[in-house]
Amino acid sequence: MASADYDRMKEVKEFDESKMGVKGLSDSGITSIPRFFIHPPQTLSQLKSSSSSSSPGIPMIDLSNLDSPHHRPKIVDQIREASKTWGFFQVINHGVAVSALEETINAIKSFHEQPQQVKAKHYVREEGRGVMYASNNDLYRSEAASWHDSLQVWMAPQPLEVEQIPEICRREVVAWDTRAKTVAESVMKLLCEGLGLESGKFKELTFSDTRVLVGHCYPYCPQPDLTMGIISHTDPVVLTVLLQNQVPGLQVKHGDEWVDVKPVPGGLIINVGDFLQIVSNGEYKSVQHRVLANSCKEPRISIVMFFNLAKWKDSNSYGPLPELLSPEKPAIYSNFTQKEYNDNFYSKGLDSNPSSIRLQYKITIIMW
Ligand SMILES: O=C(O)CCC(=O)C(=O)O
Ligand SMILES: [Fe+2]
Repeated sequence: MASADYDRMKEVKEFDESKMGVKGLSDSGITSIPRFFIHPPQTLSQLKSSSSSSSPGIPMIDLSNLDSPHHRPKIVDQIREASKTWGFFQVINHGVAVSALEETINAIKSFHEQPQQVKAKHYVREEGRGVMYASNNDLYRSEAASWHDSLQVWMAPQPLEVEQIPEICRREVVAWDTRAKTVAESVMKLLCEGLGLESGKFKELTFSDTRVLVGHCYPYCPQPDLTMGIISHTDPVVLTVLLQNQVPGLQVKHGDEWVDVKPVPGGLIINVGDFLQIVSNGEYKSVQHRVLANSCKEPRISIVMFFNLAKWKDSNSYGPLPELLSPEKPAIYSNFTQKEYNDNFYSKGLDSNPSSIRLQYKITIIMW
């Protein structure tokens, strides 16, 4: 991309230092996007070949009557099948009121819709704890920038001072953390049961104890065929719970097709992360997904809650759970330490740390 008359890094830096975000660019009324947002032809050509219209979409699972001995085994089966074949599913009747979902979306939207100078106070690039608002977490590492801004809040396990959360969405962010955790923990129990494990196994392994909330905003993009909302990646966590507004854009890879995840009022999307794929010995799949640049005037808002284990006991290594292995089902992944996991995850340019593209990573740890 380097050429005599184009200093990409200078433009990227100017954009970053302006703290205006993609939302600021979009609101300024530009009709063409800055060059550093333009993705390489191989990415752009794949946008065109998507044929998602014929697919029924990701499975929809009704969680009502979860504790009834008649319903529960059916729900366990549905979740297991969905996690094996799609790695993604949508849940309804999950116990969170539609009004609470709307409040959460509206609060994140209000954050992103504040005047630039108000949001600029929160604009930092420091991942791993506290609060970070920035455009493109991997701005300095990726090949091309993508059309989104994000507010990241590391809820746990490090104690978070609630005052750090921007006031405009503070109450809703704190409430969403509790609600999403309740849903994730009940889904984790079902996922355990689907593997024939004790339903409390994942909780015991602290799989919901690290929680990162990411409030993405995908503003209107004047040239959606030249860029992405978020590039294709898998989530390097145990489980993800995703709440989206009614603006489409999320796509999931299913076989060779990119399938649209159509917004469903009241629905919550759940997806299997890399870590769960490994501990389940490949039974559950961590699947590639991406977001198209938004061509609607209304911003697309999504609130992602990543769940991961709390503490990696120092010398411990993780791998497929021994309970799941047998001579017929030997381990397809080798165990790895935290350093190996992190090195593989964070060594690549990535799209939205803590979610990122890490195909490399799977290749390194698979023991063929
Ligand atoms: O915005 C979305 O719908 C997806 C975001 C995502 O995949 C991520 O943050 O990992
Ligand atoms: Fe993701």
